[in-house]
This record gives sequence, structure tokens and C-alpha cells, in this order.
Amino acid sequence: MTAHLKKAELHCHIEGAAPPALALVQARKYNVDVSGIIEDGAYVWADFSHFLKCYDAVAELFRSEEDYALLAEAYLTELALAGTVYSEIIVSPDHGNTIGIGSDAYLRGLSAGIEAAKAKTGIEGRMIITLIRHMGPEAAERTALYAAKRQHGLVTGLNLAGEERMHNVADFARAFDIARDAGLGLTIHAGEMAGAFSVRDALDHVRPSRISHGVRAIEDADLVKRIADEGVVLETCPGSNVSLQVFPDFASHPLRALHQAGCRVTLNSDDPPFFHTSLQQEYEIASQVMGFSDDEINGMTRTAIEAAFVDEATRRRLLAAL
Ligand SMILES: Nc1ncnc2[nH]cnc12
Ligand SMILES: [Zn+2]
Repeated sequence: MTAHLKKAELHCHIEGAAPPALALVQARKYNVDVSGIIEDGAYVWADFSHFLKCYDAVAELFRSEEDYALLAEAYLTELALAGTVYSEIIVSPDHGNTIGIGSDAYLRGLSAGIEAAKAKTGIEGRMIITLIRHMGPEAAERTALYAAKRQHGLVTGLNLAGEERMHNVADFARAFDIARDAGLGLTIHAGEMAGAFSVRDALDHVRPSRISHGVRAIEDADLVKRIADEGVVLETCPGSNVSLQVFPDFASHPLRALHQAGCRVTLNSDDPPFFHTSLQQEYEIASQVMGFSDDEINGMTRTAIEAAFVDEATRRRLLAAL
């Protein structure tokens, strides 16, 4: 059982945290037919490309600052009830533009939700702006320039998500340079839908302190050693990986092997209801299915706080709370 353990999360896409029941409420509110993406109370998708389309369709159901405030508040409150002290949500200001409210209103809504959850439960939250790989490097640079203005205090990092099999990380190096110069923390989705070379690509061209997923580094022993030696933190999401068939089952998942090799690993939910998981369940899987001890799991939570994109005073306070 892990209910008694404190928890921290570095990797959850906020639109991907919307439960189907909430998506249905939003669909009714905006008179949208969601029969193609929700069946019997669950999201419907067949493979990664289809998942991304389903994700975008769900994101389209959140259209106002208030919608985003409620989504963030509901998600973080649920995390806090499960003993979570810290959460970084991955956000996409490009989406604010797509739905017409603009990036600022989108981030204002999410910030309000984070603050409301903190006021109620004490959970600390931050936002990581993501570039969308399949939208290409030009759009990415625009988004990075926007992130670099740092107008929203809770934005502390930059990520690259989307279709990993498109483009090379070098194409996004300028966007990451802009973010690094602005003092944002850097992380990149790699080693999820593409192999070890993709993780190497991210490390060589951007040198992020964290890799989102990174689990397919296991295909290359030298790379695993490099990750361990350089102290790169892996935001692993086992439930997501099994759901997307990156690995056929938890017994084949490399979390244990990466941990044993000395890699700094953390537990995350990615897009919880899409993958029939939650942060609490990821902790349970690590404990009950993968056999990690409470001490080992607490070590992962500590790693998450050590690698969090927060100011040092907040980090010290969070570490003391563990
Ligand atoms: N697991 C994932 N990988 C890449 N991009 C994503 N966007 C939302 N979830 C994602
Ligand atoms: Zn992700």
C-alpha cells in the first residue's frame, strides 16, 4: 500500500488529466458531439497517433479561463487528497490560441486553479509550457519566446511533446536556447515512441536536466550509463507506457533496471484517465507490481522534488515536508 506515502509529480498534461465525466459535462456545455471519443464512460483511441487526436478533441472542450481554472483545481485537489505535495502540469498556450481565448487567458485560468488548490490543500503547483513537436520548429520558437517573457509566475519550464517520430531535437535547439537563457527548466519527451537514439538526440542537442519518459534508453547500455553518470532525471510513466504498448506489460517495463543502473527516476501519470491510471495508481504499481520498497519509492519522490523546476526556498520547504 502506498496511500500513506507522500507523493510528487513532474509530468502530467493538464488536458490529459480531464476525466471522461468532466469532458461529457463540457461537451454538453458547448453542444459538442463526443460519441466518437468517449464510449461507455472511457476515452476511445487505438494507437499513439489516434491518442493524440483524441487528446486534442478533449482539449477542444475547454474553452474559457474558468474551464481551465476548474480543470487545474480539480486535478490538483485530487492529487493532494492522495498525499501529493507537488505537481508540475504540462500546459500548451498554443491551445489557448486555437480555442480563441489566447495564451494569456489560458495561463491565467490555469494559474487561478493552481492557486485555488493550494489555498484549499497546500499542494504546490507549477506549469511547464510545452512545444508541440509535430507543429514544427517555427511554431516552437514562437512559443519559446512567449514562455521566455515569463509573465506568469507559475511557469517555470519548457518541454517538447507530441509526435516524437517527427523532426530531430536539433530542429528545436534554438527554442530551447531561448528558454534556457530566460532561466526556465528544460525537459524533452524522448525514448517513448522512438528508441534510445531519440534520448541521445535530446541530450546531445539540448542537455535538459530531465527527460520526459526516457525509458527506451534501456535499448542502449552506454546511454543508460550516461544518464546515470550525468544525473539526468527520468520522468517515467509506466501506466502510460503499458497502455500505449511501448512495453507489453509491467513485468517487461524497464523501471527496475533503470533504477538498478543508478538512473534517477520519478513516478508520473502522463494523461491519467486516457491510460486508466492516476498518480496514486502509479505509486501502487511501483510498490505492488514492480516490488519497490517504501524507501525506494520515497527516494523517487525525493528525486522529483530535487529535480523540480522551483526556486530553492520552495524546494527546501518541499523536501522538509517529505
Ligand atoms: N504521452 C505523450 N507523449 C507525447 N506527447 C503527448 N501529449 C500528451 N501526452 C503525450
Ligand atoms: Zn507526456
